[in-house]
Amino acid sequence: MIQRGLIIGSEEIRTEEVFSVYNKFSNEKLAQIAKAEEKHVDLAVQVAKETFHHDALSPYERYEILNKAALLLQKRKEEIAKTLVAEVGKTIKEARIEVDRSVQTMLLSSEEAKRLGGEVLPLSASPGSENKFGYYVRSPIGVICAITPFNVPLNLSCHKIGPALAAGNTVVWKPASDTPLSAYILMDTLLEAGLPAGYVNLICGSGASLGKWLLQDQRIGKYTFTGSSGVGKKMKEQSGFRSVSLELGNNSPNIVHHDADLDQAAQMCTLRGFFSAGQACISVQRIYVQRDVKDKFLEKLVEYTNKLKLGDPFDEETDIGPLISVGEANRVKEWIDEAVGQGAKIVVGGQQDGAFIEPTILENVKAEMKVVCQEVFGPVLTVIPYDELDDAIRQANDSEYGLQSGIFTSNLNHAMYAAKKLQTGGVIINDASTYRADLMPYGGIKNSGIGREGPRFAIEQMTELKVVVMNL
Ligand SMILES: NC(=O)C1=CN([C@@H]2O[C@H](COP(=O)(O)OP(=O)(O)OC[C@H]3O[C@@H](n4cnc5c(N)ncnc54)[C@H](O)[C@@H]3O)[C@@H](O)[C@H]2O)C=CC1
Ligand SMILES: O=C(O)[C@H](O)CS(=O)(=O)O
Repeated sequence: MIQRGLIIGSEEIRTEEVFSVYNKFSNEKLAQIAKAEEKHVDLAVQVAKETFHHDALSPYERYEILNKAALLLQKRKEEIAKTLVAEVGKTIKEARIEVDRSVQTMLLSSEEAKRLGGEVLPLSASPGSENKFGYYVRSPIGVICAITPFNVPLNLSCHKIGPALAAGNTVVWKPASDTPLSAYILMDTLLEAGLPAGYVNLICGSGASLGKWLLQDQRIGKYTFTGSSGVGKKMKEQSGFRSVSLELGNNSPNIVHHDADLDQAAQMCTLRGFFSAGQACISVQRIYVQRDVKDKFLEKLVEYTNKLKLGDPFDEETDIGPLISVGEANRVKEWIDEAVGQGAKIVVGGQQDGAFIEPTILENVKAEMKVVCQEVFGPVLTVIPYDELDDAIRQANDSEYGLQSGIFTSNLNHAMYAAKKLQTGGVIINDASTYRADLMPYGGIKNSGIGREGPRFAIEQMTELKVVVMNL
């Protein structure tokens, strides 16, 4: 069984208290991980701060390390994918995709390390500044605290650690307690790629306790977080003047207009809606379909859904694995039952078996049902008819969230109209809201968060602009 300590500076520190990590399908115990106390948080921040002040790595060295780390991840793809299957419960097919995407995220970050530039400012064009010459550069912030979630634990961590290092920062990192093994993989990979000790410090343990100590620590210059809106809100409130990037929840709307390729729309909504058993913040959740084509679309949606196979996530044939815990599956099942109690109809699915929830399609839903207005984070699609496009857009926007949305239509004017009117950080046309390429700016408005990820955009938020003015 794996036993790991906290990685602070060059030490792997064992602690008295540990916590266990389980295989999410078989419940077999996989690992025992050291649980950080307040003194460890203090030490991790101290080491990160001291390492930052040494300022040892040049941009090219940062590029080399991140590039090498990407290649090492690629080389170990299968082994890493198996760890993701075990600790998250995602299927082996999904896990391989996550490793491929992590490689891309690290490569993109490495490239950005070479592009950290600035701009000459045309100061002489300002009256009274004829003798001035100026420019700005981007400087690292210092110590960045990364707090990462369980659902895409490797790639979403790469999206924080990669840009933070590329920009010249140091990091204190707290991964989700359900899935720390992929964090150790990334940590070991970075060290093997030549990252000197102290640049990334990995501390594990309870989110609430570590979160409290990390937020109190004024030596931390920035927080970058992916997770629930509740925790994100706390971080925003407690970080004061320090910067936060928050990638939070969503209840992604997708519009299927009458002129769409219905087969493509149904296939994409099924594939992307049930990917990772719906545990993605851009997972398809609300499908607004024009009334004239609702029955035909629903028929196709059911047809694709019925082809999905639930089961052992290690099995190459499996499409849907368990949720992260039985507790989460209980919650999703309660939400389904509550909706049914309030008049919703189960078109397909709806049953629970331990941590598994059948891929579920609901209709006759109402805007105030949890399965519509909150983030399900499970394999549940709701299908809602509409008459006019404006009405679909109004309902799509009627949400506290605003991360990504999708629209299926063959009419360019409809597509562009929706792209303008949908209140989300990203609008995906003729694919589902769940589409994400790791290089694009990714993030939400409203309660879906603050800031954008995608290495180029994350780096903008992990650096400060410094203006230099010369009086000539
Ligand atoms: N946007 C997304 O990708 C994600 C959304 N969620 C949403 O959140 C729900 C709950 O999932 P959880 O994993 O429990 O999310 P969470 O927000 O509790 O956990 C995310 C990370 O924050 C840490 N954390 C927990 N409490 C904290 C605190 N007080 N201060 C600082 N860090 C803290 C956790 O240990 C973990 O590393 C999901 O059902 C889903 O709706 C969860 C994970 C990812
Ligand atoms: O937060 C999430 O759930 C992810 O950003 C979705 S993705 O990046 O894995 O597509």
